Amino acid sequence: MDKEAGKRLAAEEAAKHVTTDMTLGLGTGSTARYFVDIMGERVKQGWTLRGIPTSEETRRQAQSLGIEIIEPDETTIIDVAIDGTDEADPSFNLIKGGGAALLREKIVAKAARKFIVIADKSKRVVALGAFPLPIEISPFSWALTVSAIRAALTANGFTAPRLSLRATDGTPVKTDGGNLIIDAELGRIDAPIELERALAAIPGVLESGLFCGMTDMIIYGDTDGVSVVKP
Ligand SMILES: O=C[C@H](O)[C@H](O)[C@H](O)COP(=O)(O)O
Repeated sequence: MDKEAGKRLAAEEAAKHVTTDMTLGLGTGSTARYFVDIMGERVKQGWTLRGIPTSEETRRQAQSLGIEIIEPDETTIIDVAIDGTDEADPSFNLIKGGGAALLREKIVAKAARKFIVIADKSKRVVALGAFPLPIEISPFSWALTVSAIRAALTANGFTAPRLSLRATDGTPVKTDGGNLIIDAELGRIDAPIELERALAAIPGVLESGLFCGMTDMIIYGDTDGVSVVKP
């Protein structure tokens, strides 16, 4: 399977859900990038589109394409948010955050009227967890938060979970919001909803990469076309 072709086709299909004058949640990552490119083409054709980017990388891309970037206020309606994923299970639960943008992505996806996920077919899994679960935490006394995460994981049935602070060349990765990412190697996650809730209850955890019960549609792209699935 040509993954890039799958991503592009999924992005093209998602673009059919956008009309001029919409406010969009713009996701992050290599799949969302194709979608933002298409939105840039629409703007060139004369459409008005407002975007709320979920990362500085997406902000730069959208701005360079002439998409208007807005800072939402309490009355802002996000018509649709479009984003990629690292894994998606048959119940439409996701693992996101491979690109460290999960907190902003979750804020935008949750606020949007519609959340459309775009992915190449390799992201479709029987159960979540082969992809290490990213957890965004505050840098303040972060080891205490890691200890609490370990305890919560053990209480949720994960024996000896491997947790690592995401780093590049020995330097901890900082998210756009200045936070840290813990990657949790858990293996199969049988109860993602309960796990998302347990992690969210820990002081110091800003969000986990589990996106449960939020997805309105997943568009999977493959070399020869797309399949659209809805809960
Ligand atoms: O933090 C990053 C995001 O959650 C991405 O949407 C996710 O990692 C998928 O990225 P890609 O489309 O590059 O596989």
